[in-house]
Amino acid sequence: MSRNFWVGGNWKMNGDKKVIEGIVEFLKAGPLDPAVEVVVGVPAIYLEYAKNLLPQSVAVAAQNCYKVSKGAFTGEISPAMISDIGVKWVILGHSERRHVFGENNELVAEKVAHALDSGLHVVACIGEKLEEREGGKTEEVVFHQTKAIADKIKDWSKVVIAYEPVWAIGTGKTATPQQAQEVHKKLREWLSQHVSDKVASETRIVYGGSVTGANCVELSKEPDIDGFLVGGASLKPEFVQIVNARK
Ligand SMILES: O=C[C@H](O)COP(=O)(O)O
Repeated sequence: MSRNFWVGGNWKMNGDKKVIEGIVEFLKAGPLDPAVEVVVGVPAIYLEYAKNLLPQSVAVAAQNCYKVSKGAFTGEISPAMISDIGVKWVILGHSERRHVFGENNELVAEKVAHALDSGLHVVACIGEKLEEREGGKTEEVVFHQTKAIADKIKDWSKVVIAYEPVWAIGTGKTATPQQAQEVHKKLREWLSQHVSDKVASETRIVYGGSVTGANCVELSKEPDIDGFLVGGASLKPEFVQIVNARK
């Protein structure tokens, strides 16, 4: 089964209109490999602005949303609102949501379920902390995070899993291709055993954590790495190189 390469740029809480115009410029200039699905995660307030400027081939993602469609939840946005402005993706369970804002597995899973039920595509993020890796708990942690989400997913066709070891995010310490491949392969085996062979072979599992123009080609050669979720480098022209890693 061939899985389309998928590259997401997570802008996090960065940028303003001027910066967005600059990013749009280098994305338009590309050229971006047309075989790659490209999605950029934009701060909520700029979703519509970025969507209107970006080339049609680049999709837009919200970076978070809540688990219900509307109500008294000050400061939150819902999947219904994201859809309403024509945005099709949402990133959920990012390590910053988990570790800065205290989101637990249960909340992340509820958000994933509701976003999918609302018709959005979801990037579901998982990943272990440094002390967990050093304590030999990587598999236990990522399987536990995946199970919480998997238990609530009815249709996997709109799900991308992002494996992002927390120790590699924004640190310049990328996982080696072998380290990332090992976890991706284990995750695929887990999906095969606990969901289905079809879901295991068709679901994109992308890597995130200090991906750059310099390391993306080696990472992209691994058979179970189906793309990237890129933070810092997605704000720079080198993002084009990362999109084209397999070209
Ligand atoms: O969502 C993206 C990840 O947090 C990776 O961020 P980074 O590429 O800046 O390490």
